[in-house]
Amino acid sequence: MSQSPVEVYYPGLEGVIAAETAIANIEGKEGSGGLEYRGYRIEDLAGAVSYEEAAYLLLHGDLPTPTQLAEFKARLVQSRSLPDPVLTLLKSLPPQTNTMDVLRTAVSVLSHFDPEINTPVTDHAANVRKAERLIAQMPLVIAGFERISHGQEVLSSRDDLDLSANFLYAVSGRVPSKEMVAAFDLSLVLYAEHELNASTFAARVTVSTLSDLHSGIIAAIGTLKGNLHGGANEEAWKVLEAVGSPDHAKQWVHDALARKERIMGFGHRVYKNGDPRAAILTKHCQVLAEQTGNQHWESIAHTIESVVVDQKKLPPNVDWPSARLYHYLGLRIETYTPIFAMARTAGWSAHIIEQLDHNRLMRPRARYIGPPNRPVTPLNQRG
Ligand SMILES: CC(=O)SCCNC(=O)CCNC(=O)[C@H](O)C(C)(C)COP(=O)(O)OP(=O)(O)OC[C@H]1O[C@@H](n2cnc3c(N)ncnc32)[C@H](O)[C@@H]1OP(=O)(O)O
Ligand SMILES: O=C([O-])CC(=O)C(=O)O
Repeated sequence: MSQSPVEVYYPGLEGVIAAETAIANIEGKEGSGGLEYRGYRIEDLAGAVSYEEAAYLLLHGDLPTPTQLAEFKARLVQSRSLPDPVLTLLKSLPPQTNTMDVLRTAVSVLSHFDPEINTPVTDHAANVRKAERLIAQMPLVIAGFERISHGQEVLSSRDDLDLSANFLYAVSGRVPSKEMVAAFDLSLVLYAEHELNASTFAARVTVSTLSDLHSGIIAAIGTLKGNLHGGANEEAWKVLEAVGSPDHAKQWVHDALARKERIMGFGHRVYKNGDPRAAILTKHCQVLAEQTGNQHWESIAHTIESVVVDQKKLPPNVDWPSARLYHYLGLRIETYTPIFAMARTAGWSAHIIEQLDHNRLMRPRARYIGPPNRPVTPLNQRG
């Protein structure tokens, strides 16, 4: 006999299958913990496709042909500008505002200016177009606020640059080297999608009420911000800085674990034997560290890694190498989680659209554990 959902409780929904999806698979062969985007292994996609190709794959279901890719890129370039009220907003926010909060508010404002905001929420083609516009605009919000909050002018986008190169240019004002673009672009491909992680789940719950794509993305941004999820890449960099030297790693990790603290950038709800994205990105960190004279951070990172594996049996997740990769690229810490968000917009949108295409309201149950049958005492007899 099957048990009713109220009788079976899975804290944190661990192991619960809450959706069917054709977007990503993180089971791997025989549950070995691989990652696939629409049937393509992440190891085969990494380095072979650009972020634009990965985003197209997630949103449209297949890898693009050269013509489809050129048209997709042209649409992204066409959407690469922010309405004046968004720029005014960025200029009016306190410079110390958390960039994830800025992004959340900016997406909310952007929704009011989307040309198709009043289309039915289940209009598949309009949702894809809205998603494409957000993929183009979110990097501009992050780069724009980054410059404004440091007293610099917002730069116009360069139409000759692809999304990754234009983002790095829009932050720094310098056209990045091919190597820098390749490393950054790879990180976006790896961050683009990850099945039913907490932020994607939040997005799917939101639109399952027949709410709109922008509302789903806003819910996802708020969910990604937390340190147990996307916020971990900023915290991971703080770990590296706090340790400061390979000689201190063993004691630092020992002390943190003794205080029952979590080592940010380690562990994963699903991958218990290692996150394949971390393995891919680590190799690129090593190369970029050599090119940029940052090898000391690599040796600190590797020592911490072996100590955490040794003391806690926890392998690193993708947020561990991405933190230092972004540091090597000269990016400031407050952009790390927003970069994750701008990359994940492709995956979030694909899930929102999939949810709306085959919708059923998400409404689980809770087991009541409070006191039963309490008499209501009249107000004048309480206290
Ligand atoms: C892209 C991403 O979002 S990947 C995840 C990014 N998040 C982080 O890196 C934050 C650090 N990691 C963690 O907090 C966890 O590993 C999570 C939340 C990601 C997944 O954890 P879960 O599998 O749900 O395990 P849960 O939170 O139940 O912890 C199980 C045990 O492992 C410990 N543990 C898990 N991760 C860590 C960690 N990074 N450092 C120290 N201890 C840890 C917990 O303290 C707990 O110990 P206990 O049983 O003695 O209380
Ligand atoms: O899947 C998860 O729980 C978290 C994660 O790795 C991601 O969102 O990339």
